[in-house]
Amino acid sequence: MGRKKAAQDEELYAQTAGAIGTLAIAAGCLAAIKDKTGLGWGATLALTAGALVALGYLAWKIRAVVKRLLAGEGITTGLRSDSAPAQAGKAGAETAEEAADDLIAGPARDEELTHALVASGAIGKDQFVRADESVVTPLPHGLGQRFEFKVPVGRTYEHVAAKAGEVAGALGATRLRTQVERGELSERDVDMTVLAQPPFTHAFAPPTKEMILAHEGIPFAHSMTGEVVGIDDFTKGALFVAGMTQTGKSTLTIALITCAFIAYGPDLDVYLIEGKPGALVRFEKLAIRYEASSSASVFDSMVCELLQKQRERYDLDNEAMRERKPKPRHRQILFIADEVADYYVSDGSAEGRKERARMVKNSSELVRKGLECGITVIMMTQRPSDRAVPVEVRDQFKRRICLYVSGKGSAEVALGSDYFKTQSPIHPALMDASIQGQGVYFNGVSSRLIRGIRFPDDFIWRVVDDVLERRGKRIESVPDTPLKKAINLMQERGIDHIRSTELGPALGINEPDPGKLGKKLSADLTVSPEVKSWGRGYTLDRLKQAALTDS
Ligand SMILES: Nc1ncnc2c1ncn2[C@@H]1O[C@H](COP(=O)(O)OP(=O)(O)OP(=O)(O)O)[C@@H](O)[C@H]1O
Repeated sequence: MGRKKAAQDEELYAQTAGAIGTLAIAAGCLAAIKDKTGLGWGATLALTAGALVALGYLAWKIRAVVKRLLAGEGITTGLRSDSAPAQAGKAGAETAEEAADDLIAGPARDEELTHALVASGAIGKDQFVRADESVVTPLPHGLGQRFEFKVPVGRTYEHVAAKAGEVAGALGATRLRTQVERGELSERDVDMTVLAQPPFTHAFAPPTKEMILAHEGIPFAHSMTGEVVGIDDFTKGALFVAGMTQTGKSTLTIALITCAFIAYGPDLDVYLIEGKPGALVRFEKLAIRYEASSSASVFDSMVCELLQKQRERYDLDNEAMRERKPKPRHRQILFIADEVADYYVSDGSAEGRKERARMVKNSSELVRKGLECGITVIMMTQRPSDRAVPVEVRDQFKRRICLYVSGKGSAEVALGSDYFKTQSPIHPALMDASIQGQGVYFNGVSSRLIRGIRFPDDFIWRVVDDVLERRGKRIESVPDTPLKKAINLMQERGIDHIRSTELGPALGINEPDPGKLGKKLSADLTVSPEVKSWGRGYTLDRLKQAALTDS
């Protein structure tokens, strides 16, 4: 307080001293003029005042002439005789005059955005958004507004994204209703969407087959403005889907598989595992392997089968490299495991812990390295707690989806421990739990709010039937190999499985030792046998899959 008073007193002294100084100079000037002109005090005062007014008028006149020249008035008034062009000339002169005013006063500001960005700290107090660099467009169906604008030099869209919550608040919206992205032209361009209502208040219609085929990636969700959102490329990242029970994990994953079959047709191989027959059973007929089991050993056997495939593909790639041939194209494989937490449970014994550690290592390797040779893993869990799914496995996922979870800890398990330090994070607990399928999609860099697509069952069945039919046609065109002969034989007999000891002789392998026969048969078919309740042998589905894989 004392310091403030002292500063005020000091300022008063300074101003008084300044005023006395100015008066002294003015008196000196007047005395000098009086001396030079030899006039009296009254006449000197009147002469000086008159001269100052004349100078002021001259300055104003020069400014007006400059403005007229900039407005092009001299040309329009001098040459136009008809009234309409003269009017147009006048209007033009006025707008140009405004422009000239702008040149003097600076460009107009977008007051609403400037206020929101300054208040939120996204731009500095002395900065502003230019009105001619901002466009506000209403979204269709009254969904809200889209703001496209440039932030001042020295700022980027990231400054706005980092303050998304504060900007939303300043605009009278919520963080959940606001999405900030980089605009197309430069880092200074911001593309911001602000919804009028909470997101996904109304359901969006699922995309048609044509829309899915036209999409650049593999769709699985809608954005908050109703656009289709997808994974751009399966080879770029495995996907981890977490959320509490009944939040929509399976619905979203089914949408992804459906769209993947639409995009890849018969060229997609899926391996599916879920605790009990549930959502994934819809694709059992299309799957190379479908398991309804919560047993860790079944999960492990699938992981090992895929690791084996991964090694084979690596060998093929290396061989091609050695022979200076292009890298072979591998069929895309999707491995989807529901409620993976069940498969990492250990009984606590030394043996159990060792077994779990082996599985963690194997599955982490599959998630990490599979991508390079066309194997993409999708894991789902309804238990996003630190211990349920091992962190070594979780850390391998670049893409994550978190549906509704109630706490920050669960969100960090689902989206990564550094998620809340990323640019513009969205807290999944803020989502409306009653809107199922709603989630945060984090691609490793930025997050966006999405809602999984829910396809009607008849649409999914049509996709499944279409792929089955196309596969059938593909198998018909397969060359006459032992594999094709085995398929034909089973189809002619109307059977869906056959024991090795029966199939071998039917294909001309006359070997009395069952072990040797089995080996020769599997080498000829290029498929290993399965052990089922009816014995050791082959199912028709497995052989058909193998024929497709080879084709
Ligand atoms: N996008 C959506 N639109 C409308 N309803 C949805 C959506 N997603 C999910 N649902 C509905 O929510 C319910 C739960 O969905 P789903 O079975 O996919 O959840 P989940 O998380 O897999 O459940 P759980 O963990 O118990 O297996 C279902 O009735 C489903 O139809």
